[in-house]
Amino acid sequence: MKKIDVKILDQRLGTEFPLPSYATAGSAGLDLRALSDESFELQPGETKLVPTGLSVYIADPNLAAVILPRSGLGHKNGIVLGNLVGLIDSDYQGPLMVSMWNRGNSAFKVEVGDRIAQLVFVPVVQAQFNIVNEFEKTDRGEGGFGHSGKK
Ligand SMILES: O=c1ccn([C@H]2C[C@H](O)[C@@H](COP(=O)(O)OP(=O)(O)OP(=O)(O)O)O2)c(=O)[nH]1
Ligand SMILES: [Mg+2]
Repeated sequence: MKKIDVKILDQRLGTEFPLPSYATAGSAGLDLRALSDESFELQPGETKLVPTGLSVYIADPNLAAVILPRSGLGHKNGIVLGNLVGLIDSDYQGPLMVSMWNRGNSAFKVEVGDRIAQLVFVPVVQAQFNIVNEFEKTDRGEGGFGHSGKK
């Protein structure tokens, strides 16, 4: 497993609430908790930036992390992310924040320490543009956006 430097910014993390960890051997995501000062209610349509109580410094430019919704919250409660997906750059050292969005029709209560989203580390390839006039031909060519139909 890759070692990533983490700063604990809220002392309730690691004491009152466990640090993010993989729930099972095959888990891809680490659940992030709401380390807000107090519990709150997210009204339908509302977004709120919620601290997770930690910062990570990925350091390796060939890695990044993404913050994704938890499927249960997203599907059952309409609780997803205001930015749809959060992207954490390898050189970011600030507090890890979750933009919570209630896209549902009812208010949603968040208690301090609740697991609100998940963090997934992903490999990254940084590309350098090579300017050309013509691409090498492919079967698809410029076809896209459903041009091959449904069936
Ligand atoms: O859900 C998120 C998304 C981003 N970030 C942090 C880490 C990321 O590296 C930084 C910048 O994110 P991004 O580049 O997506 O936002 P931006 O609007 O382009 O801001 P900037 O001008 O700071 O790059 O904000 C979070 O803490 N949570
Ligand atoms: Mg940016």
